[in-house]
Amino acid sequence: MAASLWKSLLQTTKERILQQRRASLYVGADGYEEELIKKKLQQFAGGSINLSKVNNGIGILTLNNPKLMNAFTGTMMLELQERVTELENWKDGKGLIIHGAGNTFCSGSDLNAVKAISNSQDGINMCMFMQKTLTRLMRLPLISVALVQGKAVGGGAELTTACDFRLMTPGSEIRFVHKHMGLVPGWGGAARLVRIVGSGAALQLLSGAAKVDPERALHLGLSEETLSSSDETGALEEAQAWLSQYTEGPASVIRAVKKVVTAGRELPLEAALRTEKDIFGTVWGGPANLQALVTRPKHK
Ligand SMILES: CCCC(=O)SCCNC(=O)CCNC(=O)[C@H](O)C(C)(C)COP(=O)(O)OP(=O)(O)OC[C@H]1O[C@@H](n2cnc3c(N)ncnc32)[C@H](O)[C@@H]1OP(=O)(O)O
Repeated sequence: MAASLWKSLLQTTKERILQQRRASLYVGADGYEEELIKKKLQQFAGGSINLSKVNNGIGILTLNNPKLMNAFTGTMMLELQERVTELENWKDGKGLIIHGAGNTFCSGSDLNAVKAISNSQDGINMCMFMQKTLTRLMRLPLISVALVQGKAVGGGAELTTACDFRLMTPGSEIRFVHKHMGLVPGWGGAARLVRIVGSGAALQLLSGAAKVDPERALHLGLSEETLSSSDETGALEEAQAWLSQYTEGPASVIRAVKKVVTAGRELPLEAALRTEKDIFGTVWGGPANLQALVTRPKHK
């Protein structure tokens, strides 16, 4: 009886949390027509977004369009949405690394596609589509890292801000070039950047369109660490080792940690406290908690 009550409470809470995570940022009332923009994006093909799930609970998401410095074609935007759905359903996942193929991160949206959809309605629909996908990415119950090798430019710089952490390799750069394109960020990058570095620094980075090297990124709190490797494989291994220090432990607990932080980051205090209580309820008396009560570890 107690076990079935516990199971049903857990299920309800899980569904509520999942619902909150999927809560729609834009809906029809906002003029958002997802099917319409998906059809448009389908016309700009090329590249891919690949996901591999390593058995230590870390997923590796690869932006794969190296001929165009991993610029996002329309089909890559659609594939990113599919991969995010896959990650939402990956119950054993604990961490995620996003990186680009060919030792560079991403040069934003594919300028060929941008040119073809330069009317304002298409632009706004693409912007809403990417904001929705990146918001879901940011809210995944996985600790996420953008591994910046080479260049993260325009939308690529915005994508790094949808991750919990950024690691940079020597010689890499993050650059919000939007001003030089007569634009501002539209994939949610400005809103997230302000929350990461503060409004003053965000204003400088966006209005100056300056190259942010690893040293400046560290100083601003935009990057956590400069890795020692600048080669593709070495940097990926280093990033995995760095992330492992935070993903060590049972998936249920690591995922709960990310969820309470997401709630604290996004919700007003009282709503965050309620969510924290709900998430606490999913781990209290759970297997990891019961095990710890038996072994009574000393936290010296
Ligand atoms: C809301 C979203 C806003 C946006 O994302 S707007 C797009 C912002 N991105 C850009 O403007 C990037 C433009 N590209 C550049 O500045 C430079 O290519 C970049 C990224 C600094 C790399 O410079 P380099 O290392 O010297 O390499 P490169 O210029 O020779 O580039 C290699 C090939 O890739 C192409 N490429 C790079 N970024 C692209 C893009 N975003 N869309 C379409 N093609 C792009 C570039 O044209 C070149 O192709 P090709 O070899 O000349 O045929």
